Amino acid sequence: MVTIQETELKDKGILAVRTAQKLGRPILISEVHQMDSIDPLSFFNSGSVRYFGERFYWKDPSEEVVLIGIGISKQIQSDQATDRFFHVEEEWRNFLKDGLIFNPFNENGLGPVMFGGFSFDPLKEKTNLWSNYADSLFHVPKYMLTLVKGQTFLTTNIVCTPNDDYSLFEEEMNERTQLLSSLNLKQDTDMKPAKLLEMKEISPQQWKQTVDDVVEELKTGSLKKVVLARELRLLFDSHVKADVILENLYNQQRDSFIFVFESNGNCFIGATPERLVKKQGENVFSTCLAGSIRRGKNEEEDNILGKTLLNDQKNISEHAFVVEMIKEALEESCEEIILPEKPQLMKIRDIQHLYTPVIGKCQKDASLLLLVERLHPTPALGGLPKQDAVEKIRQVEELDRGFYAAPLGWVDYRGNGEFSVSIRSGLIQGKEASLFAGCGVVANSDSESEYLETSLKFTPMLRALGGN
Ligand SMILES: C=C(O[C@@H]1C=C(C(=O)O)C=C[C@H]1O)C(=O)O
Repeated sequence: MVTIQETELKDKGILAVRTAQKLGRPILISEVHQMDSIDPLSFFNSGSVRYFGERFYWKDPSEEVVLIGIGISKQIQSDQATDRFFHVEEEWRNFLKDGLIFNPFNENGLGPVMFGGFSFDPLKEKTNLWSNYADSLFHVPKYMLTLVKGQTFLTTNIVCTPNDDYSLFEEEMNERTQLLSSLNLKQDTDMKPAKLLEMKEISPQQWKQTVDDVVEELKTGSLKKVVLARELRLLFDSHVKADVILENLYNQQRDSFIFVFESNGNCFIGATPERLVKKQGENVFSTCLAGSIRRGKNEEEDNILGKTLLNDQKNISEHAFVVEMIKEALEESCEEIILPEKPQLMKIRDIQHLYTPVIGKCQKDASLLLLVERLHPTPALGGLPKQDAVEKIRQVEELDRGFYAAPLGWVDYRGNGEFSVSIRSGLIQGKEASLFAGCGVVANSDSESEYLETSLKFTPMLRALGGN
């Protein structure tokens, strides 16, 4: 059993109540403990009953930072379309203001962290599909496990109002003790995978027609590239459990960012190879990822396919649009930008992509959310020119993208954090799941091969859900 010395929280609690009363508003109290190692998936599972719908999971490809949040101590959400990045930032800063943070460690991803993201396009007409996710939605967890540099930490966040008294902390301490003592005891004993009954592609013929129409426009107009996505809907015999799918993704897609973001009983989950932006002090990292081909059946075929991709003019120009835009966007915030001249290959389990890593140096206190705003959507997910492409997608795409293809990630109270582009993902709603996949359409695209490319991009999620 994992235990924490509780006496400290008592003293901190008294201080927090006094501060909340003095300021006449809620105050955050956050404390970080170093722990013996805890298996992240069992920590996630320990919240599966009591905190169902209030959990998140995050890992980057090299597992530099793994975060698991359970419970919600603060929700930041808005459907406001204008200045949405700025408003989230402002609310986050206000929430942290005068907070009592007890964190003696220097690692990133400790103490108060907000986890969440943004919808792809807040101006797109909404359907019921994403009704449980506001256009901007972030959770500050009650409990968060952080694995960083081989060490394990537990953050506890409590919001205390002027009307609270010390009993709040007694209740919180009991809750935390219960959570920690339940680790390794499977909470939800019925972990058998849901069986896939039906798989339905949403309007594939119409989607191909849309690709053809957009190709015609690209040949004559000022638009250079538009990313078009489609949906695959799955029906199961019982509720799909996030815990089961997460474990599958963890075993099958280790080289990717893996994320789970629950909201009101729904679960957005995926394994994406694409970083939007990471900020660590003054260092900024981004990724240009566009241009795709399948993996080979053996090493020889795989190498031939890789070479074909590296030399394919259509894919090279699709990729170049992304490099150009990311470079320009980062130049607004960074002094120094380093990127290789030519793309290399990123090989993940089912697909290989053209890949250009980008590194920049910015002001130490530059805002990560401002970088996210400048970058989203890159031409890998939107198109070029950015605004016209987003408008075209809004007009012609049948799909309600919601959080698909949008920034998803975390920011800690020191301003460090990371956002991925939430592709290779799906939304789980009880016995149903919607999977999403898109591809870059340019003037010489062929709708049949774009259709096949999107089919390939469904594969990782389909396998994790037992459908492949
Ligand atoms: C849009 C997706 O992927 C994006 C589009 C790519 C392409 O067009 O080649 C490659 C990687 C991603 O940036 C997706 O997987 O849904």
